[in-house]
Amino acid sequence: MSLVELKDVTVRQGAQTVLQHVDLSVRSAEILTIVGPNGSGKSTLLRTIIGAIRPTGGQVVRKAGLRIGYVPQKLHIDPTLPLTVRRFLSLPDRVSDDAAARALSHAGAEGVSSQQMASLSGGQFQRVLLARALLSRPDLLILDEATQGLDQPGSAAFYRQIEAVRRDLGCAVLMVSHELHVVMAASDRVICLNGHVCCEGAPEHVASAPEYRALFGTGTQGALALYRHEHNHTHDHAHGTGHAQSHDHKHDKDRAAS
Ligand SMILES: Nc1ncnc2c1ncn2[C@@H]1O[C@H](COP(=O)(O)OP(=O)(O)OP(=O)(O)O)[C@@H](O)[C@H]1O
Repeated sequence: MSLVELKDVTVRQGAQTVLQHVDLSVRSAEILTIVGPNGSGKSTLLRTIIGAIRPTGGQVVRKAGLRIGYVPQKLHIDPTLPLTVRRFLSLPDRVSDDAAARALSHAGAEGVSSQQMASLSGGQFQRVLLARALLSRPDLLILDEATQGLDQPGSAAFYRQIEAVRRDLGCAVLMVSHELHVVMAASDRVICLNGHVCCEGAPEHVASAPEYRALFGTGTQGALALYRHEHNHTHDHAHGTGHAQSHDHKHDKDRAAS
């Protein structure tokens, strides 16, 4: 059974239609990655799933009693504020030493409990955010660009940790990343979003696409090629026009970047 299901979801923000007719489900224990260009609605989609945004149209169905853990893109903490990792994990709700230690261990951040938040490396900091998200024992872990600011080996190590979390705790993972080549190995499914679901499929389908090979060969340009991959339909780049898109979504189902 799906943990979360979006049925024909549309979200408007002011005059702009950010998401149109999005159908999506997150299955139990899967790792699902959302990729898409800047402004394609990835964060809006996550916020809609969490319940922070109410859709303008369509439905979001969450499994009864679903527990969601959220790892934000980044969190600014005043570097002059004395705050240990242990205290941070007890904000806003106090947790036991045992629960804090367990969460840090699952997140691969053992031994940092007494350190100041301001003294952590980027990778350690993200692991502490991950540990905090795990405190609620989530069925679904949601990460929004959680590796922003980490170098590639740091990102790869973080995603390996995410796989370990899924293996150890059995939670599903939904994440947004720009680093398709890094998250690929860790994902069961990839969805390309550009205001609507452009295409979706297993990562190996995406990996076999010429655009993906271009990604390895040409770095950022390759990544852009992937995000801007051609379809036999046109995108409504102005999302705010309110015009319905005329293409058929079905042709892209289960077919990766093409
Ligand atoms: N609260 C808001 N009010 C008005 N417009 C918004 C709001 N939130 C998002 N938008 C607009 O919706 C569009 C999609 O934003 P969103 O942050 O979801 O995209 P994204 O894919 O996560 O982008 P990025 O990759 O740059 O993080 C953007 O054009 C943004 O300006």
